[in-house]
Amino acid sequence: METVATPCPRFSGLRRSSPSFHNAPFHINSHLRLSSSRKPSRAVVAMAGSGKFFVGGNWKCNGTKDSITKLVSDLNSAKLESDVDVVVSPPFVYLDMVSSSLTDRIEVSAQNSWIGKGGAFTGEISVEQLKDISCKWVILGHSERRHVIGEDDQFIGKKAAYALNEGLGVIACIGELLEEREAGKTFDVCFQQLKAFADVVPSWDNIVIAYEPVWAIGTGKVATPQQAQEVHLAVRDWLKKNVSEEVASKTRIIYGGSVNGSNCGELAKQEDIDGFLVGGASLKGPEFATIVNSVTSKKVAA
Ligand SMILES: O=C[C@H](O)COP(=O)(O)O
Repeated sequence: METVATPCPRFSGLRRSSPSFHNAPFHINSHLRLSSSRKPSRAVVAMAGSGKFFVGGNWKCNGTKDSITKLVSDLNSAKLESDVDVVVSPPFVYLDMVSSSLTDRIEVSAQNSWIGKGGAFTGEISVEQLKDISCKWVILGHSERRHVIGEDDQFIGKKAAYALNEGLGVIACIGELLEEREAGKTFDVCFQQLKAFADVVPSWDNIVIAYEPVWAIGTGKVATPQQAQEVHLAVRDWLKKNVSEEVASKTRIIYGGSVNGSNCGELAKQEDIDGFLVGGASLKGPEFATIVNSVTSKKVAA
């Protein structure tokens, strides 16, 4: 397969490989690795995306007033590298408490939002309410919302469009199930989920894409750096072909799935991994700080 060296617009003078993923002969081997006749590019630049490293902590449905007070205190006293955007996403009931007790250094995100203006929608939380408590982000399309709650691409797309139009940043999650990976459908699934966002979002300025292979979430089975890089590069290539070169270059593509203080450094070195969305390990302040500070591995790799 032909591999073309193309300039990465925001890193003038630096070049990276950009193959055509749509025609790539990918297949799955027994280690869940996607293979192609083209090897993933080695890190030529520190970060293919031109944005800041981004680390989100998704606390999911965990915590009590006591444990969250302790976590916030640990985060407030943690030494965090300055060139990282850090966001934490507490359960709704603690969002306001966290937002008002957390240092300004860290922003807060909701774990979901309603598709439109609030009203008679029992159990839902509106974007307007999130903005009212200074929440800046929302996680949408998380696999637990897709596969446990049953949200589909169109519903998620509507939520993303509404949230972005109202000024929230969106952490847009995509990722394949184990059986989809084993069936060789990883790229098809990720691209379809991406397209559902791309079809409706007003702009990509406030979107961070989180690639989270479902088989790696909460399982302790992290994707290898090469597995993650392969999909991140494919996602960037899809953006380049289907949205624009500029969006492909500047959109942060972060990885989620059993990231912890031990594996974050190697993952962070990958060219197209621009940060992390962390579940379990984000519930421990010092470990989350280690993950945030893995940006230093990326700098060393450069
Ligand atoms: O949103 C975070 C992801 O679902 C990853 O969760 P995890 O780090 O517990 O595997």
